[in-house]
Amino acid sequence: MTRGRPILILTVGGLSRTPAAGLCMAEDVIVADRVVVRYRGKTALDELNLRVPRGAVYAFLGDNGAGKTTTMRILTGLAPADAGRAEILGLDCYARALDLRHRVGYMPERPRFYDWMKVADIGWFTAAFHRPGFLPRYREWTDRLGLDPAKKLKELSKGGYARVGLALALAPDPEVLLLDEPTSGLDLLTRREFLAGLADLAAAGRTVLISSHSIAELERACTHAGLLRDGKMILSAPLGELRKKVRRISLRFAEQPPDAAALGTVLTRNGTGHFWQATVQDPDPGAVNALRSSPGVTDFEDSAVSLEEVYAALMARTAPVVTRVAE
Ligand SMILES: Nc1ncnc2c1ncn2[C@@H]1O[C@H](COP(=O)(O)OP(=O)(O)OP(=O)(O)O)[C@@H](O)[C@H]1O
Repeated sequence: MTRGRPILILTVGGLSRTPAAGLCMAEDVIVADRVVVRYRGKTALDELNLRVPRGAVYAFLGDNGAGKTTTMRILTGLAPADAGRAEILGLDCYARALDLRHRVGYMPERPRFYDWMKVADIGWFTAAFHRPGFLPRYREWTDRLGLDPAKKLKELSKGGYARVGLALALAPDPEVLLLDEPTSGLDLLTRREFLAGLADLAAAGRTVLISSHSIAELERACTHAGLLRDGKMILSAPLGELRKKVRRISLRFAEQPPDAAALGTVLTRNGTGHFWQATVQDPDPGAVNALRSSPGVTDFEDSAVSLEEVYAALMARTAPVVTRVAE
């Protein structure tokens, strides 16, 4: 960075868009339907289903090797799926990749550019592959992101390099943004500003699919979340639904700890002494109320769980989970 801390406001200046509130939220802009990808016989995506409605900021979460980058590669049309259907804006991601290139911004996990170029050069070079308007928008973004146009790419910090990737992804003025770990090179404040700015992009009608390991930070910015494990979507839901779907039940008991089995799918269970708590997926309201009024039960609490806790609880489970919510 050469000009102090940049103000990272990702509002879409000068671009008139219908606000998300006026859009049909039911329309799925990104669709993966039973997508299979194998690398030399090893299954990376195992009948993956993904649906991202217009105007969503969809947190695409999964452990290392879960298949997030592979999904991004399929969605950007860089490779065909071995089976299944992948579409963005109703167009097949592989067959219509060239058409989609102008409508979909992509920021790879580890962007690689011609490092001998300057910040300004890479925009000019890339503009040749895009429609008119790319270059002025690229310049606008590099300016907003605090990048010095005269600086060589190889001299940039990791965060500076990530910003160039972001400016290139935003310069086509895309309707859809695919961001693969976009914040990994950014410092804490910039990361927070960046994630907060995603809401503005969504409000301007963009649809954002973002993978990140910074789950707690992403929770503040996203509207939907999907949890990927071993190439399968194990849970996908609007954030509000997710908060109702997975609950933490905690209580104190007088004698015997309660039997959790009736409550729903118990993801975690722990406690010490006479304190007991469990994380429960799809809790049965009747069973929860019965437990609340059981003899000897006090300090009963039924509370929402953070996205990070949902993630940890689901990922810790050894048995395969096959829940799919509101996809
Ligand atoms: N080019 C490749 N050749 C062979 N196997 C690959 C290739 N790319 C990915 N894989 C394998 O496919 C699986 C999914 O990898 P992928 O990179 O999509 O995961 P990821 O969720 O993006 O992981 P990370 O969070 O570490 O970036 C992994 O088992 C990985 O080793």
